[in-house]
Amino acid sequence: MPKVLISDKLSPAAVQIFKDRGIEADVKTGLAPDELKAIIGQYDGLAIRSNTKVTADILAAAGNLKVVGRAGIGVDNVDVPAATARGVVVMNTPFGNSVTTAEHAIAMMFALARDIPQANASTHAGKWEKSKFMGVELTGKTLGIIGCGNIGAIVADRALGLRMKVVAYDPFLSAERAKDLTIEKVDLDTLFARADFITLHTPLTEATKNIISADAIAKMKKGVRIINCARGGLLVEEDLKAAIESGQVAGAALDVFKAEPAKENILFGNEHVVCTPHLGASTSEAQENVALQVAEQMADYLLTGAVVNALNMPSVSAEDAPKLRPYMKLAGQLGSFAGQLTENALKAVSIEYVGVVAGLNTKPLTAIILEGLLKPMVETVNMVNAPVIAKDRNIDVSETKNAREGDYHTLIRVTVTTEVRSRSVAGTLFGGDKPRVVEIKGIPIEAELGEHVLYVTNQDKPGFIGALGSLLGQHGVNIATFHLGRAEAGGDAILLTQVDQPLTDVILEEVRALPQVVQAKALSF
Ligand SMILES: NC(=O)C1=CN([C@@H]2O[C@H](COP(=O)(O)OP(=O)(O)OC[C@H]3O[C@@H](n4cnc5c(N)ncnc54)[C@H](O)[C@@H]3O)[C@@H](O)[C@H]2O)C=CC1
Ligand SMILES: O=C(O)C(=O)COP(=O)(O)O
Repeated sequence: MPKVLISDKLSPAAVQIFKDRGIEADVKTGLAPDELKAIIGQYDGLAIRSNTKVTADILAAAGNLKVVGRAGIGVDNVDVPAATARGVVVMNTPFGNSVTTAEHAIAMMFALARDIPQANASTHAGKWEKSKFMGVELTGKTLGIIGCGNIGAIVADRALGLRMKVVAYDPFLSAERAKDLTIEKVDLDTLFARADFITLHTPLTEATKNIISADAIAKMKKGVRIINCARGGLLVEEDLKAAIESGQVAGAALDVFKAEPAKENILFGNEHVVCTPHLGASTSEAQENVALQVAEQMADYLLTGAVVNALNMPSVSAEDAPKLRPYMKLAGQLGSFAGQLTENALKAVSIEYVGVVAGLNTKPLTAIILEGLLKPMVETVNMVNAPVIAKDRNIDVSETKNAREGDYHTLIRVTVTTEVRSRSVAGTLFGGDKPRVVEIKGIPIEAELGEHVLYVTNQDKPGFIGALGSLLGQHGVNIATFHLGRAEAGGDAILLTQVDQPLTDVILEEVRALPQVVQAKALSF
C-alpha cells in the first residue's frame, strides 16, 4: 500500500481521499528540516503547501518518493530540478485557489485605497479619527497588472467591473488574449508610467525576482500604490520602504514576504503598509478545492500512473492512462531493446508514431522510450528525468507522427544513431494490448519479449536452428517462444527466442561459436 506524508496544513478532505483510494496518509505538520529528512524515506508521496521546503537535501533522503503534490500554485519552495534528477514528479493544482487569491488582491487594493486596516484599528481604540483617513476612489484609476495568467486575468476582470482601466505587462500574454480580456497589453515601463495601482501576479523566477526595485519605483507615478499577493522575492523590501518614506509610493499591501514565516520585517509597523500572513489562498472553498485535487492527482499517479498538472513530466489524463498503458509497455520494451543493443555513444534517437498511436498523447511514450534506452547507461534514469538526461548528453531526440496506417494498424519505430551506426526496432500491439516487436534493423519478425530473451543475428544458412536448439537443451534451457526473420533467403537473419532460464556467459559464448552466428546477446525486459 503506498504511503503519503502530509506535511503542511491541508483540509481533512485530503486524508479522506487517500484513505478511500487505499493509500495510507500520515499528517505531520510543522516538521523541522531534519525531522522531515529523518522520516521522508518511508513515503511514496509528499503533500505540501508553501511551508515545507523540499530541498535537494530532503530529496536525497527520499529514496521511495515518487511524487510531491503542492496543494496550491507556487512551487518555489520545491527544488524542481533536483526532484526531476531523482525522478520525482512535482505536481500542483493550478486553478484551485486562483479566484480566492485574485479576490484577496482586490481586497488588498480596497484596503489600501481606504486605509481600512488602519481605520479599523483606530476606531477600535476609540479614537474616531474621521479626518485622518482620507481615501482615494478606484473608479477611473489605472490598475497595472504584472503577470496576467490565471490570477492576473481574474483580477483584471474584477477591476474592470470596478470601472478601472487595466493595463498588463506579461511577455507571454497574446494580443488576442488581451483583447478577449478587454485590457491593454503594454511594456513594463509604460505600465510603471501609467498605473495608479500595481498588482503582482507572476511566479518567482530569475526573470521576475526583484522586478520592483528602486529603479522600477523611480519610473512609477508619484503616489502609486503597490499590491503583492504573489511572492515576496518579486519586490526589494528595502527599496519599497525608502520609497514609502520619500512619498514616491503612497502605500503597499503585502500578503507575501521575502522570508516566510515573516515574524519580523523592515516594513512592519509602517502606517502605509497593509500586511496579511500569506492568506491569498486561505478560504475554505479554495482549501477544499486544492486538498481534494492534490490528493486525487497524487492517488491517480501512485495507483494508475495518470499524470495531471505535473511541472516536470508530460500529462497523462485519467482517460488517456488506460489507452496509453499497453503502448507504455510497448514503448518501454522498444526503448529497452534499442538500449541493450547499443554499445557506443548515442548521438540521436528518432521516434516514429504511425497509425492509431499517432493520434494519442505521445509525450509520455517518448519519455518511456528514452528511459528504456538510457537505462543500461544511467541506472537512476526514469520517465521523469530521461528527457533531461538525454538533453544533457546532447542526444538529439526527434518525433514524427503519421496517422495513416501502414502495414500495421498502429506502430512505433525507434531509430538510434550512435557514432558508429543507425539501428531501428519497431513494434505494434496485437489484439489491442499485446506488445510485439515486428521489425529489427529493417528485417520483419514477430516476437514477444520477456524476462530472458536470446537475440542472435546470423547468416541464413541451414543447420543453425537445430544446432542452437540442441545447445540450449544441453544446458537445460527451455525454449518458450521462438521467432525468426530474415532480409532475404540466404541473407542477414535474426532470431529472438524467449527462454525459461537465465542465459549464462558460457551459453552465450557457445552460441557465438556456432558457425552462422554474427552476434548473440541476452536481453531482459
Ligand atoms: N498569495 C497566495 O497565497 C498565492 C500566491 N500565488 C502566486 O501567484 C502566482 C501566479 O499564479 P497564477 O496566476 O496561477 O500563475 P500563471 O502561471 O497562470 O500566471 C503567471 C503569469 O506570469 C507571467 N509571467 C512569467 N514571467 C513573467 C515575467 N518575467 N514578467 C511578467 N509576467 C511574467 C506568465 O506569462 C503568466 O501569464 C503564483 O506563481 C504564485 O506564486 C498563487 C496562489 C496563492
Ligand atoms: O498556491 C500558492 O502559490 C500559494 O502561495 C498559497 O500558499 P499556501 O498554500 O497558502 O501556503
